[in-house]
Amino acid sequence: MTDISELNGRGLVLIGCGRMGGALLDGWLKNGLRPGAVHVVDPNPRPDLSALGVAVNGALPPSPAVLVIAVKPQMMADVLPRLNVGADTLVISVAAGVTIAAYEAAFPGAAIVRTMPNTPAAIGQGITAIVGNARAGEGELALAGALMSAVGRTVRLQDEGQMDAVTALSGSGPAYVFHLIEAMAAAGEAEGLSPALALELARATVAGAGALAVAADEDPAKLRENVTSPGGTTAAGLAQLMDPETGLPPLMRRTIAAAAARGRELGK
Ligand SMILES: NC(=O)C1=CN([C@@H]2O[C@H](COP(=O)(O)OP(=O)(O)OC[C@H]3O[C@@H](n4cnc5c(N)ncnc54)[C@H](O)[C@@H]3O)[C@@H](O)[C@H]2O)C=CC1
Ligand SMILES: O=C(O)[C@@H]1CCC=N1
Repeated sequence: MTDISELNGRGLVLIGCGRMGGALLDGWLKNGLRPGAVHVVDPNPRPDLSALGVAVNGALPPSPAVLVIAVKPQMMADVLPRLNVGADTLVISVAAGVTIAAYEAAFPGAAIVRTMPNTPAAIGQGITAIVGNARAGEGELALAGALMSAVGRTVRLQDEGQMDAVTALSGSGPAYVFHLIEAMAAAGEAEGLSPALALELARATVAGAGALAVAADEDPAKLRENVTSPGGTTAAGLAQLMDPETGLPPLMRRTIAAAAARGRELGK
């Protein structure tokens, strides 16, 4: 099954409808999931859910087709023991760190798919990595892929061991890029631009460069070279940014290593 409208019969339960769960829900509803087929559990539900026709904090179907878990990893010990699934309910997690083994302990015998989306999902431009347990066959992985494709691209992992690195790169990555925008704008201000102009230039530059990186045939290194005139301004700037001791590569290495290490800690 790869059409999410086929879930309309047995339904989908979403545990946690915050930033990530909410973005997923919006994507599913846009892609053919009937609001009446969705049951949300959240102590602080988004105010628009009932008006959308989604069931909120009501009785749950005993055997939904899919149970999606989108609460904070720190909530799992409290949340998982309260949940029941049917023999053929597919359990999908978006949580950082929490391992397939932890879900297998909570839901013995269930097909589990662990995923890592990111917040551009809110505009259908996310990327989600997907890995399943032994019980998750091609059908379950395809269904999980269809659900996550509602908010962007998907990639499959062969090895759950890659998930902390993925989380550190693409899960957390939007925050690094937003901070790049902040840092570029602050530097522009320091060079005399108004805050509004500096932010407008920084935001449009990151958005345009990102779009070009996706659309162009050339790889990012070539695109960088295309901007860099010998002896020009970009070369002067890149000499700072590409410094092997103090530049972006060692900083990004530390950034992603720290995020991956935190993912491993959350999984303990
Ligand atoms: N925000 C992000 O960029 C990403 C988040 N994730 C993962 O998504 C999960 C959720 O993160 P966010 O959406 O950012 O957090 P959030 O705080 O926006 O949403 C969590 C939601 O869970 C609800 N909640 C709290 N206790 C609950 C309970 N006992 N039962 C049901 N719902 C409960 C909260 O009211 C809230 O609406 C986390 O596990 C995180 O690792 C994954 C990828 C990216
Ligand atoms: O910061 C976090 O733990 C979550 C996982 C990836 C993005 N946000």
